[in-house]
Amino acid sequence: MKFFIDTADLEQIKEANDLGILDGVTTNPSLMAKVGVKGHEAVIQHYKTICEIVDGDISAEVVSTDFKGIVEEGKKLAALHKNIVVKVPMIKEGVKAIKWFTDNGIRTNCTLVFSAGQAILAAKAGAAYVSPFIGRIDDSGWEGINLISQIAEIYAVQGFETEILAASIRNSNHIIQCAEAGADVVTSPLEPILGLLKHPLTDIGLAKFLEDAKKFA
Ligand SMILES: O=P(O)(O)OC[C@H]1O[C@](O)(CO)[C@@H](O)[C@@H]1O
Repeated sequence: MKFFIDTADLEQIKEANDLGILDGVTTNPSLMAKVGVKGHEAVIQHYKTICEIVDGDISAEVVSTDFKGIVEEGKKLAALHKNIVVKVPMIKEGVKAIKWFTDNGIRTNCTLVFSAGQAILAAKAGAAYVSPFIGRIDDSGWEGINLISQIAEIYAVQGFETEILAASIRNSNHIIQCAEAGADVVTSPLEPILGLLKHPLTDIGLAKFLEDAKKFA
């Protein structure tokens, strides 16, 4: 399973990258706004900076909602760097645009996916990644992880090559559940990734080993 970090915060991106386990980055307009990136030029520059930090797929989201606008915007984003994956919303115009990008050699990440039917359409259009939002499904009172399992089963049965990019991760357990359920990629904020490191018995065990090591130092 690949690990992407889900943030536009450059310090957090560097910290995750330094761990040596990072395969890519996802952002969205909300995450850009959160770190104070404002205006088209600043957003473009931010994507370029992220591409310089991480050698992996970087999702860059379009904000147009009509076919022509999505294609024009996506072409410009894809031209920024070979690792840019154009992130397109799961709407009718988005599906048409994903097919156009597929036919023209531009990789896409179909975002805002909340059902198996949407995931089938994204795969049919040739998306490189599909992004089911498991945390937001949990927030609405359903089990988000079940969607990952369902999509994984459908893609395996049908032989779809689209990678399942589990998004909207809220905690470390989500990451473990995604791995079990067959997600190809998990995109997570830094904290749940670092949370995977932690276990009280590791801390207790290390303290004891270090204490005993002093006896023969
Ligand atoms: O529900 P949240 O935490 O806002 O997450 C939304 C998700 O949407 C995405 O844009 C999908 O890639 C991610 O950046 C994020 O994981």
